Amino acid sequence: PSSSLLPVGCGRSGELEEARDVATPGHGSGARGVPPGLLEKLVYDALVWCSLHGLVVGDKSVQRSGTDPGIGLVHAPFALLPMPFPEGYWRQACELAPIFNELVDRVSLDGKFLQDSLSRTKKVDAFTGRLLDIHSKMLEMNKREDIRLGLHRSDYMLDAETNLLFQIELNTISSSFAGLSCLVSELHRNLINHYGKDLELDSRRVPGNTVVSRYAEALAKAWNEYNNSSAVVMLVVQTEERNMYDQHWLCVVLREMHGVASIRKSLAEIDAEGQVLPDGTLIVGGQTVAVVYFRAGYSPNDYPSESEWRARLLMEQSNAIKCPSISYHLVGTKKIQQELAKPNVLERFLENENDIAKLRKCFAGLWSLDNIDVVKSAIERPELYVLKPQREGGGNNIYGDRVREILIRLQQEGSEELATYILMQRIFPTASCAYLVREGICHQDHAISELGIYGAYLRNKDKVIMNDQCGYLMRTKVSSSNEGGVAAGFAVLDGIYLT
Ligand SMILES: N[C@H](CCC(=O)N[C@@H](CS)C(=O)NCCC(=O)O)C(=O)O
Ligand SMILES: [Mg+2]
Repeated sequence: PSSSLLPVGCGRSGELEEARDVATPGHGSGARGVPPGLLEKLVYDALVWCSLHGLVVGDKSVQRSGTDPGIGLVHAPFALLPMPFPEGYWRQACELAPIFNELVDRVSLDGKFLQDSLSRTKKVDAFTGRLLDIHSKMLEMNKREDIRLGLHRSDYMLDAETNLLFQIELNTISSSFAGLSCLVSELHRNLINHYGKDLELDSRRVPGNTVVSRYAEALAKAWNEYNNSSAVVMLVVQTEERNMYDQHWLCVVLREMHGVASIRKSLAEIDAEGQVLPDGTLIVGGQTVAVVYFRAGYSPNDYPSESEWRARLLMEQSNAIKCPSISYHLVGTKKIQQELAKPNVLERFLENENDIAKLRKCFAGLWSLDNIDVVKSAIERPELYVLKPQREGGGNNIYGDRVREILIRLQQEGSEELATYILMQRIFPTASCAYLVREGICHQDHAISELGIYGAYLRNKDKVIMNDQCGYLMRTKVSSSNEGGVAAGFAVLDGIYLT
């Protein structure tokens, strides 16, 4: 049998049919087929563990849970046991992180490539157009970002048909869950330490997850390069943020381990309280800002008025270290992902043939809608494609028949709107049985997973201070659901069990 788990007979969510023990390699009794008596104990202990260790989010049914800490906490949605994942692919994904980090930095320096690649999108996608306007202003000002900090997460799926690992996307802004993902790995190790014998699991197969401390280290090192001991790290946050504890974990580690203070401001507050001094220093609410760390600003919803755009421009014009800079932000768009997948494009940015080959190996099919053959094929077989607008934050991608409808409409209209989308080959990972725990209830489901590998890159002029793989995020969702996304409410936080 393949190293991935043989799916145990899974009841529909909410039903806990008598689980049959299925012996599988590396998993003894088949961790996914947990005997009911044991299951209740695992779920109970896991829920207690979450509550005691801050694996929590704001409860959307409690009004103040997104603004006032300590109010309306509920455990983050999680998978009860870690998803089996073949070690070879794990290593491959980890190896790619520093190469993608370097690629982002190189592409970010090619202002013409960014403007040209996104020029047609600009005409029909106002949000991307506003980002490009800010980028243009920086080019006109000949603005240089000597110190550059990238906190990225590259997301992958393991395609069952080809047994290849494919990149789904590269996030260069607001890569969430550095805090909570570490806690999920600890939860799984804790459960397996206590129940591993019954489950026939070995907690040493759960890789350590260090991303929260590595990300805090990267922020602290960037703060250090700015070299002003009274300056702070400023998080740009949404006014309502139910994922605030994931952010607070980072800030607490930053303060406790590195003695660096942080403040939280919305874009509107930065517009009201911010100014840039003649020497480029960014002052917000009387505080000098060394590093701007965006946990908002990636979606049109974050810019309800001109005030928020003024704030974005103000920060970009300053000498604060932006994470991400407007250039890094644009490199992470899906349109750029598609352009980089074209033949001979990577060679413009990287020299090492082996690195280029490693990147290409994980590129799924990516096309612009100019490619009429692919559009035709997507109209015939929409289930094999995903139609993606230039949007971040989850819940924006288009699947199935809607792909066909939109492509036919756009073709008939022959509108420029074609340029707001890219088409991507849809990846089908193997479904396996998982126990998904949401709001205290455990559901046994067929589920598929998406592996995110975090990367941190810090550079000051030609000195690369950090370029590492920092840890991982596993997100698992019921295989029937198209969209992923934990914040968007489809996926749960999971971990990995190396097989
Ligand atoms: N509320 C904001 C959420 C920020 C956000 O949506 N980030 C995107 C990349 S842009 C992301 O990482 N999505 C994967 C996590 C998921 O599945 O929800 C925050 O936490 O700061
Ligand atoms: Mg994303």
